[in-house]
Amino acid sequence: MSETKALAASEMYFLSPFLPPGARNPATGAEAPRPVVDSAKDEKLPFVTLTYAQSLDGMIAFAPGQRTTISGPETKSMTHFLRYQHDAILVGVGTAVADDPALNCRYPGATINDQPRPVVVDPNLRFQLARSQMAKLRHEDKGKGPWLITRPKSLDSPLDSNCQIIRWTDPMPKYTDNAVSNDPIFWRSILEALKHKGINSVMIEGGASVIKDLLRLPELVDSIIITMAPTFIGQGGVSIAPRRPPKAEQNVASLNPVAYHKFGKDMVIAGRPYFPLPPSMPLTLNPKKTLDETQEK
Ligand SMILES: NC(=O)C1=CN([C@@H]2O[C@H](COP(=O)(O)OP(=O)(O)OC[C@H]3O[C@@H](n4cnc5c(N)ncnc54)[C@H](O)[C@@H]3O)[C@@H](O)[C@H]2O)C=CC1
Ligand SMILES: Nc1nc(O)c(N)c(N[C@@H]2O[C@H](COP(=O)(O)O)[C@@H](O)[C@H]2O)n1
Repeated sequence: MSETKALAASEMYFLSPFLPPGARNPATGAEAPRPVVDSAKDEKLPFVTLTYAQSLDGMIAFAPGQRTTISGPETKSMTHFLRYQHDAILVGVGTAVADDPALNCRYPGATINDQPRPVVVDPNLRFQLARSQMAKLRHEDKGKGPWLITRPKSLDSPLDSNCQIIRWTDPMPKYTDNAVSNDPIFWRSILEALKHKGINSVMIEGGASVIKDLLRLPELVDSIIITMAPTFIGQGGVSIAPRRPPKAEQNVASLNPVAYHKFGKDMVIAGRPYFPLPPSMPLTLNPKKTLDETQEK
């Protein structure tokens, strides 16, 4: 039996205002209706969907670094429908190491041509790509070769020919090559680099640190689709609550417009990010000069 089921028409209709341009019904090829008011889009950026599954107490995993099933089978089908609609799926290296995810599309009828590109933000090359599920699926033609976004660092072993490294060079490097650095890579630069490589839509699935960052960067996110599972994980779980600036008197972020739909026992909330705080300062210094790519065979 298939791991996922085709969505009902009502479920696709609910999601359609929050999908990237050109989204289609996988069964019929019909294009999803576009919202009346579309977002004014920076042409250098891909369409960005932030999506994750959380408990009622706002946790996305039972404990740090622990793969945790939160959502039910119906929302799993929704996740694979969303994967079908995007050119890439991005996660942080914390998720790649903890979950060893497949990050492919297992929607009924999806072929290799429908697969999104897996992308891992891995600045210090922690992820053991060669032994990963993603590499295995690529060899079986069930997924595309992943791309890693990293700082300059020599590779311990050569990469598979269908995998790529997108290198980030700090504008003002504090460290020598191969030193571990925990400084952030600018999100705008990451997204611009993906767009430059032909990625027009990216679904960002987590983990916690990635979600917390992006909830503070409204100008970069087009849609947020959250699965709420009817469960409480409790203290010690991994929270996605974003940092609030000191003395802030407003919420960090809201969704407006917003829509709700029940999938099995889960509730899905979908919306466009609406941020009452002024948008964060532009984070690009000169991305064209700071990101370059090399294909390693
Ligand atoms: N319930 C859900 O929907 C999901 C749950 N998870 C869970 O989340 C947990 C992992 O979360 P985290 O540990 O927070 O890891 P993460 O996946 O957010 O990765 C964080 C790491 O990625 C790198 N990184 C991310 N953004 C960066 C940037 N802008 N610049 C430089 N480096 C950057 C850094 O090395 C950072 O330490 C796991 O337990 C996983 O199972 C992950 C995805 C979805
Ligand atoms: N939708 C959803 N529900 C959950 O309960 C989850 N834990 C996640 N996690 C995300 O899905 C990735 C796993 O993907 P594969 O099934 O291995 O392709 C995981 O890494 C998280 O990004 N999502």
